[in-house]
Amino acid sequence: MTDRLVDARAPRDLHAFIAGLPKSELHVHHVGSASPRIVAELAARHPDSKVPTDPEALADYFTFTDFAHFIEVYLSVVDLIRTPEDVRLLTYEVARDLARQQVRYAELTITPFSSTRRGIDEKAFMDAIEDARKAAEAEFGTVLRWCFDIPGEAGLEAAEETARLATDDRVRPEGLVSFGLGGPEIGVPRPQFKPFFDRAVAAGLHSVPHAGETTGPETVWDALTHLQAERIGHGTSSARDPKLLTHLAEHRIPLEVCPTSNIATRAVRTIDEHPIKEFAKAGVMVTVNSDDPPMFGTDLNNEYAVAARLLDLDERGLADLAKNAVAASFLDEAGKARIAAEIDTYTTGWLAP
Ligand SMILES: O=C(O)c1cccc(C(=O)CC[C@H]2O[C@@H](n3cnc4c(=O)[nH]cnc43)[C@H](O)[C@@H]2O)c1
Ligand SMILES: [Zn+2]
Repeated sequence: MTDRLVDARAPRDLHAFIAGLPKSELHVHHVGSASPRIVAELAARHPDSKVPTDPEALADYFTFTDFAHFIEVYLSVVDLIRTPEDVRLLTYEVARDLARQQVRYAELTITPFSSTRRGIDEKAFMDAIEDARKAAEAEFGTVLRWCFDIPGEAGLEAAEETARLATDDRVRPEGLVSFGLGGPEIGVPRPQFKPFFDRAVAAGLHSVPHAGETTGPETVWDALTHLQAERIGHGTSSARDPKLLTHLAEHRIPLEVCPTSNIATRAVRTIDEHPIKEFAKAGVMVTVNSDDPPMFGTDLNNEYAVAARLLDLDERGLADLAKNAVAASFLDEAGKARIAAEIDTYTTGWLAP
């Protein structure tokens, strides 16, 4: 991880508390989680790639002029994933990085279309992520689940392929829990994806589209109205619509807030202008997430430190934030109760005299 966006302003004790706090990640992308170590290993396998491997050059490469530039760079890292063994390595190593931060549960957003269109066999792809998921749970104790997302800008062909891979019993992986929509929002209207979300929801998947990251609150309304959204990826622009905030609060629709990501892609100008406080004040259920951590020079611990400062949270407030993520997750009830109890035990122990 680079340190260019790291929030060092939380008190030292709070950083230590966050580091040990059992956490859950609800919004983190598979390829976007490739650390410099993983990128270097993949680039060594595929030396023709233009992605730099030296950490300093990589930090420069991961500095974005705008959201479109971010997607361009993101796709160059996607091009490093060429074989099922690359997929397995990436998934397993991402789980290792999550476990190091005491992440007990993560819903990893995967874009299978990007891999199948680049020639990776769909069955081998599913076997690779499932093999890594089982190994990660056994070896690191981190439970992984999948969200398959449509790369919206790639159009209806991508939507059809993603819906097929997510709903066909012969290929869909056991760990799949939800269906999403990512990529740029400008020029990619959400309602066109309704039939695909209808199919996914009918097949038992939860709906978690990105919305309101780079466009206005109308995109969030579209995600709720047309895509049956149960959580919103980002939802940043919701702050501009008081009726929408009331709706999100009343219907307990959580926002997957990713503060540092919004600064890195220039969706929000400065961290102090981030609307997370307005969400919390309006009673919206806030979860904090890292999105594409190495690309944005952050990790989940840092996002909790950022949230602690913006929301003025102490240890109990941070524990509540971690419990929000558990409650908003798609883990089974027994798993939720286990992590929530672990958060309570940890917090009580930390605060004991
Ligand atoms: O894979 C392709 O061939 C392809 C063709 C056209 C367009 C695309 C995409 O737009 C892929 C975008 C990809 O970006 C992922 N992502 C990661 N972080 C974010 C985020 O903060 N907001 C939105 N999308 C994000 C997402 O999972 C898409 O798969 C691909
Ligand atoms: Zn995202």
